[in-house]
Amino acid sequence: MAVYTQVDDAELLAFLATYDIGDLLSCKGIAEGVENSNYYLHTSAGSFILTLYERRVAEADLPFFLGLMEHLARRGVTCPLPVPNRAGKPLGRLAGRPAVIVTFLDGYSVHHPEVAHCAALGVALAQLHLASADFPLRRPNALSVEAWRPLFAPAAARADEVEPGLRETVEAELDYLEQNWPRDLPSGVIHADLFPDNAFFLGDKISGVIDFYFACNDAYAYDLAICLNAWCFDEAHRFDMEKGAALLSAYRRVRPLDGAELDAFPTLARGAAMRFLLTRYVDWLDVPKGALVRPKDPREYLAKLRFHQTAGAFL
Ligand SMILES: Nc1ncnc2c1ncn2[C@@H]1O[C@H](COP(=O)(O)OP(=O)(O)OP(=O)(O)O)[C@@H](O)[C@H]1O
Ligand SMILES: N[C@@H](CCO)C(=O)O
Repeated sequence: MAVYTQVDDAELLAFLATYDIGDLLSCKGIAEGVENSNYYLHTSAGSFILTLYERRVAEADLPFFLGLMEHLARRGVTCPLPVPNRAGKPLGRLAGRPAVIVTFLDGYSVHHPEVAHCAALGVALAQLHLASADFPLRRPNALSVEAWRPLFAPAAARADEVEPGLRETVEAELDYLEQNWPRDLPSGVIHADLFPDNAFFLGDKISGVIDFYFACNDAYAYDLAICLNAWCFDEAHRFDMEKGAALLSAYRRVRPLDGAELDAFPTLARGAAMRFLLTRYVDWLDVPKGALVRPKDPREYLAKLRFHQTAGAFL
């Protein structure tokens, strides 16, 4: 369960009194997610999500994230909308943390996506890229290739506790990625964390997308590579060609990929595997005391990285 910050009742009621969202009927910590503290709020006015932003979210980035959700919603992408408080501001403070209330989205996330889910995701991702093209704010990707070595270095000495040989694998791969990382690909605002738990479905159709707290400006094809890794491998971490083809062809029908994006894709897929391997690895070693969270296994992304190191071009 991702609840890092416990909120006491009196504080919560005082916070909610600054909003016009009815009377609180229940408040429950949410048993998913690893980044922020999330609570499900049921009030006399409906259902909402209360998020307290934790260690990876810089407060200065919140106008980008919240503005992006409003921008996408105006362009027909179903996503949570920040609820303004009585002073008209979406952002408040609770238990010492920046906090927002957002609208609740119907739908469910699929733990084991099928081919049809991957195809639906491809369409939704491409539509998200088109809808965000005229979003006026910018946020560089703080977790791109330049950030990976500094993230790994302080924790490198313990890598072999997780998997023998991990340190050498990561260091050699960082050498490769730093030398070969593609530049000047078509870019814009990307979601950057569109894993199956961040897409909601009703039937085979995507009913909404959540969790924009890694969104940033970067290559569109990198976002697609992140999704390929997150959606198109089986439980034994083997690539599923049919799911991969469904995701990529559905995406390309809405937003075609150019030659440079196709050439760069194998390297982007390696980088996308490295990014989640590293954040999972550092989180694995550093679970905050008292946090109710189940850290995600870095070895899953080591397996995906190894697949891409040997797979070469598969588009
Ligand atoms: N707007 C929403 N409507 C409905 N449920 C939501 C909404 N926002 C969050 N949730 C629920 O809360 C869970 C955690 O939310 P979220 O994914 O934003 O947390 P996180 O800690 O940032 O997670 P992640 O590990 O994916 O980064 C979701 O899996 C979902 O069940
Ligand atoms: N989606 C991420 C966690 C949230 O950043 C992962 O699975 O590692």
